Amino acid sequence: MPKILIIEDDTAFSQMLQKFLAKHLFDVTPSYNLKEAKAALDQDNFDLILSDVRLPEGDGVSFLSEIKEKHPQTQVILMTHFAEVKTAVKAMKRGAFDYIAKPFTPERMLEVITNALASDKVRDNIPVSLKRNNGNPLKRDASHLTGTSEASLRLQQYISLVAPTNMSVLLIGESGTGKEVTARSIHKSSSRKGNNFIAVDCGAIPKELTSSEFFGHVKGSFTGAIEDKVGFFEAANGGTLFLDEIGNLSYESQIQLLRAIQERKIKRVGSTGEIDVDVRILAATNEDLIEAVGQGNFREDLFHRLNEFTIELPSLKDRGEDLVLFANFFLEIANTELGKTVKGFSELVKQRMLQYHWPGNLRELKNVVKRGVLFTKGELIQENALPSTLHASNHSDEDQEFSKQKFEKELILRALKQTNFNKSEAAKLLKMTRKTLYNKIKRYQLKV
Ligand SMILES: Nc1ncnc2c1ncn2[C@@H]1O[C@H](COP(=O)(O)OP(=O)(O)OP(=O)(O)O)[C@@H](O)[C@H]1O
Repeated sequence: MPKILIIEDDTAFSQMLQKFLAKHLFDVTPSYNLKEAKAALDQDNFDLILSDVRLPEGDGVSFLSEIKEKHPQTQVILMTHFAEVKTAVKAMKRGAFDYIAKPFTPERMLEVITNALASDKVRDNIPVSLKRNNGNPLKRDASHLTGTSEASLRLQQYISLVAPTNMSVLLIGESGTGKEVTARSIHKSSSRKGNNFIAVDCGAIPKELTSSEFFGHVKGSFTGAIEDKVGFFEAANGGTLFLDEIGNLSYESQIQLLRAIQERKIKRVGSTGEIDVDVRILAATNEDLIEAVGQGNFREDLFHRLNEFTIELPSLKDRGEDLVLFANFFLEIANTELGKTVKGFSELVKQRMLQYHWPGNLRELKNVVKRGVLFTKGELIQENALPSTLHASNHSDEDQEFSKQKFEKELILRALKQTNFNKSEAAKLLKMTRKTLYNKIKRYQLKV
């Protein structure tokens, strides 16, 4: 059982993490400050440390160098807040494996942890084809499987239909259904395939940096602009710009984006020169943008610009027989990445997988299979390598719903506290519309 040390001063959040990780077969030790963390590290060897960036007596980034020096084998993942992504990137340069921005979903957390735990096993087993990505197979483009269910065939039909055109496409679907993979597939089947595909997580760009990130800047145009910078539009020139979580763009950023798309020209921040850009826009969302338009949070004109064609991604439970296909596909990927030769799944595991409702869709399946491979010594993945959420005794939807709700409730409370109970800001942080947030506050009977 991999050992994880949590360093998090927020007791409620830490407890929630502990429970969640224990359910997913990790041996978890909590610590609530640096002193406790150091004591735990002196006593035990950990495979992974999950640390908050901001701690009362110092920051996780400085502590990181100390950890890495004494325990080079231990992987470190930093938990940051929305606005601290830059700090986290710095931390990665100092040896952190990855960072995860709060609020995060349980699935995202598992993905990052599984990748981190797998990474040292990966290092010696990198296939030559992946070496061009600085030897980091985890950052390679996901390979694509089509599936044979009716829903998958329809999806493929839409992709083939729209790919050769220049139309903007809005990809709508639950988290983990494959929106980004679909966007890449559209790009690869278009005449733009020889040029860049630039993927942007609109939720991760601080509001004040949006212009510079999208349009670039010239040296000296603002504090921090120490050299000329190419923005996403220029980088994607001739190719495709994929805007993920589009609903998270601020209203001002939406105006700037619309202007650039309509005029096909941009200006770098601090420059007066216009630059022509030829970019195809693909956008993705897992929220109801029409509702956001209705509430005045998303511009209608931009919505229509982005939505020249809509593709709705099916959730995994609607892809029927594809589940087995995808599971075998992910098994092969995991075997290659981890240098293992697991042959398949036990009958019981197959049954469990078919019964489960997969709220995290393909991402969750991929995680479960990869973790299964990681934990398996024999030929077949057995039930004890599955997270407890898939076990028979945990199978009632009520149970699932309950833990999901608890997690969500906690995330909402944190976001509200973080934004001083400003519901619009909290909704943005949570990547949901204000109305959805209000409904959830009511449903969970939160006193705010
Ligand atoms: N058709 C596919 N073939 C193989 N792997 C896939 C396919 N679709 C999705 N995946 C895998 O599932 C995971 C989730 O896919 P992706 O990131 O595209 O989903 P998403 O809908 O964009 O998620 P989010 O809404 O959370 O951003 C990825 O690891 C991806 O590699």
